[in-house]
Amino acid sequence: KTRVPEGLKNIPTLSFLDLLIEIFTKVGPDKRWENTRDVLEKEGIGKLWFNGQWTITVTDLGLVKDIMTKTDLYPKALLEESFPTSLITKYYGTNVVLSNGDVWKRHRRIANPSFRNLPVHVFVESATKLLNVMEKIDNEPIEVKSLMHRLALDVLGKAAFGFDFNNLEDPNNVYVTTYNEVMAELSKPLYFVFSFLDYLPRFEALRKIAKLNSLYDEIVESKHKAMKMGEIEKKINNKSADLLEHMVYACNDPDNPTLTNEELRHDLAIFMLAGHDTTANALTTILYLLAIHKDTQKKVRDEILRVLGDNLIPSVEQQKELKYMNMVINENLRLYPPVAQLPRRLNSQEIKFRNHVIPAKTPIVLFIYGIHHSSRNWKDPEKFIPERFENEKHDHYSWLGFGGGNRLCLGINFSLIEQRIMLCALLRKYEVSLPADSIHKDKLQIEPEVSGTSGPHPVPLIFKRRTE
Ligand code: HEM
Repeated sequence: KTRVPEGLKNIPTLSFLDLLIEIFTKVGPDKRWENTRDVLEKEGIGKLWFNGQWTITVTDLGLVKDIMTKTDLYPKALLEESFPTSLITKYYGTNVVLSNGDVWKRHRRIANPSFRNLPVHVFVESATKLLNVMEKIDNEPIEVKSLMHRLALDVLGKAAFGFDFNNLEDPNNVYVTTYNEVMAELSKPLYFVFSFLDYLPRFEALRKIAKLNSLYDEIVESKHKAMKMGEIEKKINNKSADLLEHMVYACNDPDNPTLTNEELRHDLAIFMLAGHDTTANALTTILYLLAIHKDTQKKVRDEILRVLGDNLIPSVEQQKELKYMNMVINENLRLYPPVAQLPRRLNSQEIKFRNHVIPAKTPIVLFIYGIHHSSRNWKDPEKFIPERFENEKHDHYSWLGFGGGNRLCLGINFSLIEQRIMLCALLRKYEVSLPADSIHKDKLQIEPEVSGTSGPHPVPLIFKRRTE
């Protein structure tokens, strides 16, 4: 299996040893970029032997566009095909993120309306709770990463399926601990590199997954009961329904294909990953950037005070007016994309790219971090310059914070509303700075997390209450 297919021979090789070291030393996508930049900036493509086969890493924007828009030619690699016996497959199954063709369309059609009708009150209540919790730890460095994860988990639990993890107030609650333990099991590097180890039984991990699954199952069941009692329809009419309630409601539409309870559970499991860890990491890195760029922090705050006046929470119209904040959000996602590389695609047919012939079913990885940090796509790519989103022209596919094409993130608005509301609440009340002895003093330290996502190491920041 190590023999290079003929058509890939001229594609430069990326070092497998570097990758192994990166995985086992748990360094972030910045190191991966450092190790591959020379090849990828020059060629836009590299080949890598990984997990028993030759895979392709792509940063060339022409090929990126093809991959994002021709989803039949570049379907996603499905978990049950790539890792049939893995715990990841058991936990996430087939869901809206990891499916193709008609199955994906069925999930997406059911999920779509729920993302157009977000229960915004949940974000507002959580912002108030966040401030209350912070009140008690005012003026000491606060570890923002865990705080933002607790916040985002509460928001997701309530907005997605009406469950209050209450993680902001109770960091050790039993469901949170189980969720975190399951995530820790799923991100063990050993099983990624040597997937045959997945054939060994992992009883403890399976027990934890079963516990979490039974919570999701109970929630799905309770929504079906509420549906029968007519409660969901009432909530939809008064715009307080959560995502799962919208989905269960859509499943009852005779014109819509339905999802089974197991499929709904798998969607909930993937929402927890796609919607909670990503936004939590984005909020953490943006607070870090504002802490080290005081001028930007002031500009964002001035804009908040100007646009919101006495309002604490921005309305939908006001959120559009927060133009500078929106540029800062984009620049943060460019510098520190929480999804640093997209889930793998497998080309359904042989592909010709320049003088290379990529055989059908070659795993293809789209390296978002590399695309965002390439000097071919961005001027001074390592610099934090929010204004570039106003002043600089850049290729549509050079910014992929939320992916692109047909498989564009469903939760964009969910995440953006959450980020804007939290930033308004925090910056109005606090001035944020980085402690002098921070490990991030010279550079934000990033680590890989589950399935291609990445985030910073813990980030303690000082929140000083504003006097004005
Ligand atoms: C900063 C926060 C977020 C980031 C950076 C992010 C990033 C992404 C990216 C890059 C993709 C494309 C994946 C691919 O093409 O393979 C994606 C897809 C998706 N995201 Fe997000 N996401 C965020 C927040 C959310 C939230 C809050 C939710 C839901 C609550 C969500 C749900 C989804 C779903 C369901 C998809 C799959 C769409 C499809 O394939 O049809 N995301 N996200």
